[in-house]
Amino acid sequence: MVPLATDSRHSIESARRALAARLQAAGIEEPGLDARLLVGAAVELDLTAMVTQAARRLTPDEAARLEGYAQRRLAHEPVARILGAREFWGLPFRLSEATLVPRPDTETVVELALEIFREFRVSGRRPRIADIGTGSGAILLALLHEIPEAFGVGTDVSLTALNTARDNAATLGLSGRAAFVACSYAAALQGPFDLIVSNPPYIPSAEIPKLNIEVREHDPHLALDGGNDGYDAYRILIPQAAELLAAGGALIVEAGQGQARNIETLMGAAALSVDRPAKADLGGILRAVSARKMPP
Ligand SMILES: C[S@@+](CC[C@H](N)C(=O)[O-])C[C@H]1O[C@@H](n2cnc3c(N)ncnc32)[C@H](O)[C@@H]1O
Repeated sequence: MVPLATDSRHSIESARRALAARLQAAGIEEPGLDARLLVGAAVELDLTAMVTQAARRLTPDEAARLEGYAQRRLAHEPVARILGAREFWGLPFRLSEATLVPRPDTETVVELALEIFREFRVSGRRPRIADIGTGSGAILLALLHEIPEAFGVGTDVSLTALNTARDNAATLGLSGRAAFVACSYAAALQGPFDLIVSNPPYIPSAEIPKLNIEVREHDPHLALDGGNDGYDAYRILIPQAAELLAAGGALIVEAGQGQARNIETLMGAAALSVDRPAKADLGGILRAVSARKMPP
């Protein structure tokens, strides 16, 4: 019998071990990591303090809070949803029910955008960045954090997501350089932009019921559904971006597995120049695809 993780006679360390065993027995993918994060949140200690206070006993309140978290994780709610927060690009992001949990793979889009940005110089004005379908603001705010002279705008059709992104900008001290606009893709934006980035919904509709439960039941459908073949968003936003880019500016988008080549074709059809190979994520999937608007 797996011991209850959340008995208040547990120390922090034994609660962590017991919860990890319980999650493992239930087939949760990363039981050790999840147990550490949930215990840390329940006792409100960071990793270092958890180690130095490993032998301290849980209070009854902490034990009850931890049991609540445990039940939710055992029902396959992702840790980021339980905690309402997730780190992206080393920065803290709050989440809401309308925002996708930002994924480590999406950091590939930020990396490629920075590589491209560092190759060109914007003279006579502030560099301008647009993030289409900004969600929590993850990509835009990571870029503004890295490019202190830039101004950026994020769009979304979800007002709740835009409020979350705005709150994240404030927490990160970026409100003065970030604006958030409700519109479909880039419809309300006026150029020129030096970088346009997007991680749009790209899952083919029929694939959504086959995604794992953590994603299909906890990420917003609007953030996932890319239409019949997964390319609906790209077909709209790539031509919009081609209009809005400054000469020499770049569009960088996230691609789902196996989508990079078709996205490059759409970029070429919008008169953008695909002048560098797509960038792979840590799993080897071509994840970030870019194209430039060539000067006339
Ligand atoms: C895959 S999520 C990406 C969120 C965030 N950029 C990230 O990488 O974590 C796609 C986002 O596009 C938004 N979205 C869906 N349809 C849209 C549309 N027609 N116009 C603008 N945004 C849209 C969703 O609300 C969601 O926030």
